[in-house]
Amino acid sequence: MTSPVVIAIDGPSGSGKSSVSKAVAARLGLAYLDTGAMYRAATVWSMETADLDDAVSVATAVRAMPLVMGLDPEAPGVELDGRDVAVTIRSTEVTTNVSKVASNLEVRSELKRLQRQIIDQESSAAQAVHSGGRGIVAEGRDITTVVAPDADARVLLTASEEARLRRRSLEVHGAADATAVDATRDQVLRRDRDDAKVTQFHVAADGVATVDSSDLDFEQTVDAVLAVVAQVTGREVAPSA
Ligand SMILES: Nc1ncnc2c1ncn2[C@@H]1O[C@H](COP(=O)(O)OP(=O)(O)O)[C@@H](O)[C@H]1O
Ligand SMILES: Nc1ccn([C@H]2C[C@H](O)[C@@H](COP(=O)(O)OP(=O)(O)O)O2)c(=O)n1
Repeated sequence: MTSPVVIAIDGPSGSGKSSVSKAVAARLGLAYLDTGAMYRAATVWSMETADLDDAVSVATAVRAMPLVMGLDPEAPGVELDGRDVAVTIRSTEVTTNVSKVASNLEVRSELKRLQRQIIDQESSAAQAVHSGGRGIVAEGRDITTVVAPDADARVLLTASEEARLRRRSLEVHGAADATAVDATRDQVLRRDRDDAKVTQFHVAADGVATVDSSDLDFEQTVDAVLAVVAQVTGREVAPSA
């Protein structure tokens, strides 16, 4: 059996991080960690139990947050206190507020600790809960640089603003006409601007491979990431049909 692998993927909103990372994890039989879902769950918990405008109250709430992350790429779950919040964390209200919680440095430090714990567990052949000791794909904004800078493969997934707005608009509104794209701007561009104050995800750090998906379809993007993984780790998978 090969040793466990850690794959780190970062990128801006709508670049395809979540969907592509899930597909890569499924193809390689790895666990999948959506760190953005953790910031979203922290936002739900803070909205319910703290004052969002009070940084100390938010940090205190997040340190006590009863969060359980599901790591199966085919069905990644998010639970708060035993409650399935997978749908709630994607609501417009949560998307609008998440950057405020994610810019709280004490929240970042606590979530980084939890993320490292999960990555360490899944990359330990003896302790892996989901992947049977094969490893993990973790994606977000600061995984390649802060959370797992020692990952075996590190990828920055980018796409043009236009492509990212079009994809998110299709996903949320089922259309990519001018009205739908305009309604998506705050959720993508304003949020990226706010997020960029605390994380660096527009330019690849040293040793991080860039995959630009602007002119690639979904399967081509998955194959491009798998090619990087194969190149740096020697793990080959058959190309998609
Ligand atoms: N290369 C691609 N071409 C077209 N659509 C894509 C591509 N990659 C992802 N998508 C779609 O774009 C949307 C946003 O992708 P998602 O994975 O949620 O991005 P992120 O996690 O970076 O915000 C989803 O509906 C996804 O299926
Ligand atoms: N490692 C991470 C992951 C996400 N975040 C923040 C930044 C984002 O606005 C939110 C939500 O992340 P998510 O990946 O769900 O965002 P997308 O809507 O997929 O672009 O969390 C972060 O600060 N650091």
